[in-house]
Amino acid sequence: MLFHVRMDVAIPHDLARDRRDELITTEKARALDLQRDGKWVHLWRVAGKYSNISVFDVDSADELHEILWSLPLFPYLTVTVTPLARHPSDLAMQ
Ligand SMILES: O=C(O)CC1=CCC(=O)O1
Repeated sequence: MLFHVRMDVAIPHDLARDRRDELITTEKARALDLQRDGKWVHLWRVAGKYSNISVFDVDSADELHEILWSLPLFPYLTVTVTPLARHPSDLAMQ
C-alpha cells in the first residue's frame, strides 16, 4: 500500500542545540534504514519550507502508523497522510 505523507517539522527554538543535532542525526539514520528496506520510497524537501513530502510503501496503515511513531522527530512533526490508489490512466495500468 502506498501512502503520501507530508511532514512539517517544528523543533522548538529553545531545545538544546546538542539535543536538536542528535534528533536530526538519528532521524536521518532511521530514514536511510527505511529507504534501504524499501518502505520509504520517496523523500522530497518542500522548497522553501522545513517540510518533506514522502511516499511510503507499507503493508498496512498500522505499519505506517508504527513507522511514523518510531521517527525520532515525531514529537515535533505535523503529519498529513493520504492513502494512494491506482489511477486508471496511469501508463503502468494500460
Ligand atoms: O527534515 C525533514 O524533513 C525531516 C526528516 C525526515 C527524514 C529526515 O532525515 O529528516
